[in-house]
Amino acid sequence: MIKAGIIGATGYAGVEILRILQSHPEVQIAAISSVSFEEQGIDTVYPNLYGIEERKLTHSDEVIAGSDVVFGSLPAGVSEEFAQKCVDRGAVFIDMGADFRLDDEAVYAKWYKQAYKRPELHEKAVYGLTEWNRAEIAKAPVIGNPGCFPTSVALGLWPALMGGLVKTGSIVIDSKSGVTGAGRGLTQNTHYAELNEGFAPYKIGAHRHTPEIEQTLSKMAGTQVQVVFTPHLLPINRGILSTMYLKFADGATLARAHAAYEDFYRKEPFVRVLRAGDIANVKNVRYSNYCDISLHEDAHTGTLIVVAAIDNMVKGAAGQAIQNMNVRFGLPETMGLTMVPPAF
Ligand SMILES: NC(=O)C1=CN([C@@H]2O[C@H](COP(=O)(O)OP(=O)(O)OC[C@H]3O[C@@H](n4cnc5c(N)ncnc54)[C@H](OP(=O)(O)O)[C@@H]3O)[C@@H](O)[C@H]2O)C=CC1
Ligand SMILES: CC(=O)N[C@@H](CCC(=O)OP(=O)(O)O)C(=O)O
Repeated sequence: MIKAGIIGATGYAGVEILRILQSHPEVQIAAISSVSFEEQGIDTVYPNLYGIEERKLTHSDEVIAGSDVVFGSLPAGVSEEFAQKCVDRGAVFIDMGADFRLDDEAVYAKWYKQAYKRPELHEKAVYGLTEWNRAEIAKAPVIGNPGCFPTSVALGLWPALMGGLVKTGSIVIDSKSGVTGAGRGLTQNTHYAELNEGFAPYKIGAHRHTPEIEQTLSKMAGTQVQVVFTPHLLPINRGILSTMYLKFADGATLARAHAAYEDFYRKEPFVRVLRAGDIANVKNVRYSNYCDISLHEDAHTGTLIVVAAIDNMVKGAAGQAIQNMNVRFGLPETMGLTMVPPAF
């Protein structure tokens, strides 16, 4: 059995890891921690866990001391210290936040307004988009789980960029996220009265997932890619839907793109390329680790339109982290992750 610990277990991503791991046959929860709720039972913070998982929240040092794998579900800027302690002990650290996602320290400093405190640690870290980086993830001591929006975008565009089906010069990404994406802390725009009945973009031209998206898409395309990325806040709990607009390369067609996507993802257990004509919908991936992708065109402008849907808390966070843990520990990749999305 693998002993797993969670630092920041009271956050949305942390408690979602705890929920999914309840039914993982090869994982035993070692310890979970919180600063604000130390010594309280997790079920007092999240009563859905009453009678199922009632362990006390403890200190992060206890989590690290007792775990083979530690999930850090923390705000940006605080993970390095915990990652270092894990590396020193020989435990694997999987970071849910953004501290190990970007290759270039200067880019991180610009977008996250802080510097790396332990730059040498970042040389040991790999990017945790599972489908893209399995071989590296399988041996890494530190894994930077991708952002939720970048997961939907990268999986949605990878075959088009690799297959030369599109021009890389004008990529427009329009994404919508459910409100759990903002975490448990209340901000003005996540207040019920502000959110309910509303729908608007935020951080237009300035969202910190932009450099992460460009970094991954550039590697996939083999050339520097820039994107226009606009996130929106949806008044639903879970789900991300990214609608992406790209100009077809000369000679490319929707039918060719569809065949290429089906072929590309044929062996991927968590990526579903929908039948021609069907449309990806957040409703069909809720509570599951699936990424649904549908392909469309605007024929009169020669535009390929890719729609990708994930559950931000599962494939966009906790599910992908557990998928990475499975890869890292040599377990079947789907173990503990075969949740079927409910119909309604
Ligand atoms: N929600 C989502 O859809 C996704 C989130 N993520 C990322 O996962 C991480 C966690 O997000 P989320 O769960 O939404 O956030 P929350 O705000 O819901 O939770 C944050 C957690 O971090 C803990 N924490 C805060 N500061 C510190 C500190 N200095 N030392 C130790 N623990 C601390 C809090 O503990 P305490 O109990 O003390 O308050 C809490 O458990 C973030 O980096 C986020 O960006 C990634 C992908 C998707
Ligand atoms: C709805 C909402 O607010 N979503 C968050 C994204 C959550 C996420 O994945 O962000 P990290 O990079 O911090 O992991 C946001 O836009 O900042």
